[in-house]
Amino acid sequence: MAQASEQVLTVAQMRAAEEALIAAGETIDSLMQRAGERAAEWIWRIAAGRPVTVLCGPGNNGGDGYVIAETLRRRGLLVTIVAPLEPRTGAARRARAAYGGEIAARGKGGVFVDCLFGSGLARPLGAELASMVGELARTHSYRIAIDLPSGVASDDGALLNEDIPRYDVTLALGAWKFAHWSMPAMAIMGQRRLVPIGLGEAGADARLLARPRFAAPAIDAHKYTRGLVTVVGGPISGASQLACEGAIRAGAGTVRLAADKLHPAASADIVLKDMALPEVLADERTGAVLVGPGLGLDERARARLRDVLHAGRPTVVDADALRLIDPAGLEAFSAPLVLTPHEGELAQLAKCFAIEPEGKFDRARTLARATGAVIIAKGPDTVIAAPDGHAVLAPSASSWLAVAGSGDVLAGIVASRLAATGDPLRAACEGHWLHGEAARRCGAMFTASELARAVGDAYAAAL
Ligand SMILES: NC(=O)C1=CN([C@@H]2O[C@H](COP(=O)(O)OP(=O)(O)OC[C@H]3O[C@@H](n4cnc5c(N)ncnc54)[C@H](OP(=O)(O)O)[C@@H]3O)[C@@H](O)[C@H]2O)[C@@H](O)CC1
Ligand SMILES: Nc1ncnc2c1ncn2[C@@H]1O[C@H](COP(=O)(O)OP(=O)(O)O)[C@@H](O)[C@H]1O
Ligand SMILES: [K+]
Repeated sequence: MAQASEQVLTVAQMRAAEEALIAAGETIDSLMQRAGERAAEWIWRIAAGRPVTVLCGPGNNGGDGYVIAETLRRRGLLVTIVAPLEPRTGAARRARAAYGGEIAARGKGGVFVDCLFGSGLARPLGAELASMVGELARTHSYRIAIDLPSGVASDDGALLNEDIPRYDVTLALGAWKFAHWSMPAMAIMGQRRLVPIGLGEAGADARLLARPRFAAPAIDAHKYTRGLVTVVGGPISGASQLACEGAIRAGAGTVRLAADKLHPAASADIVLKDMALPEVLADERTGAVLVGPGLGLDERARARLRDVLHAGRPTVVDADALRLIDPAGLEAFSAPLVLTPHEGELAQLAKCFAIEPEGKFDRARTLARATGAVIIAKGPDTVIAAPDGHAVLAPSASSWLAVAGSGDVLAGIVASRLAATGDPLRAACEGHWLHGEAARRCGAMFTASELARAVGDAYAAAL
């Protein structure tokens, strides 16, 4: 079960969680006090004596702002509140009444704390408010958003206004919201930190990716019990080579390449199987098959994909094969399945499988249901969605991953985890984590081959 700190909530789920706390004896005021004081603790450290300007809105996000301002003022900071709208909720009014400091028309520089709107934002900011936020952001040297930057839609991370400033830090109150881990909003939030307020498990079906725990092979392990991966090759042998290199370092004991020949740079660890594909796939020890990297889009590619689906082994479908797969091809397929589309492939799959929702999260989740596959919808805001509705938000560790071939490496890693575990959701999560950790270890400017070589160290780090 997900830890409460890993759950990602919609606004409706957040409200329900808040109501559960209230039913257990809390009040909105006590929650606001706690949220505000704990956020103020962060701001105190960040401000390091600089003046603080808090922009307060009409709702409870504004209420948090009054609590923050009063807490910092009592600790001796120079605090100014800018309040273009009067508080409208009871808790916000009471928080304002308890504030004993200055309310002014503009800030004094230093740290800007945005408490204009949080999860209750219902529409774009009017021009006056938007320009006030922009002006405060420009005239302060450090910018902190409380719960969410004003102008961000909590449930999907859309930016409702055009010129929302970039923040240095965003403090999520109580629980993560979807916007904290979705593009484009996450790109303007700076560092994100969770401020706990005592919210328990809220029955969320989305959570953040957690660090996996691997184990050394069992004492009686052999190369096949650790997992046998078959990578189905095609005309672009470099792509399947990269997938094999990822796979061999991600836990599987044996990696085979079903192709006519090896790539010239292939390592000796990759076992070439150059007989007919159905014959290779007939090996009962096969733990996972990867099809797609370097496959091509021609008739032969179609035939090889058909062979793979006909074999009915646990399968990862990536790259070219995502362009060839369709509902008819999956009709008789019942083994564990993982699809790894990037943005463009996801859009094409949505069309092919008549998936209506357009947002990345809903699209991935609906596609998972429709195909019975675990979907890894890739990108900086990767979403992993399972057919039962569970989803994992898995932001990529490094934008240096935007390099040709890094997806092939991921596909190989995921196939390796699928062969090792037999569980497609677990394989997707562990594989994505290994990929991100390998990227982190590579630092800046790496190639896909270098990424694949770092997977072993990433694996060792989670033993
Ligand atoms: N959940 C919890 O456990 C806890 C939550 N907490 C805090 O509460 C925050 C959510 O509070 P909230 O629901 O009051 O919403 P919030 O974002 O302050 O604004 C709503 C107000 O703004 C108005 N409004 C909206 N859009 C507008 C626009 N474009 N332009 C102008 N007005 C606009 C809207 O009015 P209306 O849409 O009705 O016209 C309404 O009056 C959450 O982010 C967190 O900070 C914590 O205190 C601790 C516990
Ligand atoms: N800007 C980015 N930030 C983080 N991760 C990224 C970024 N761009 C790409 N990635 C990751 O790198 C991989 C690229 O996969 P893909 O687009 O299939 O590449 P290719 O087909 O060239 O191998 C995915 O895992 C994706 O999530
Ligand atoms: K805010």
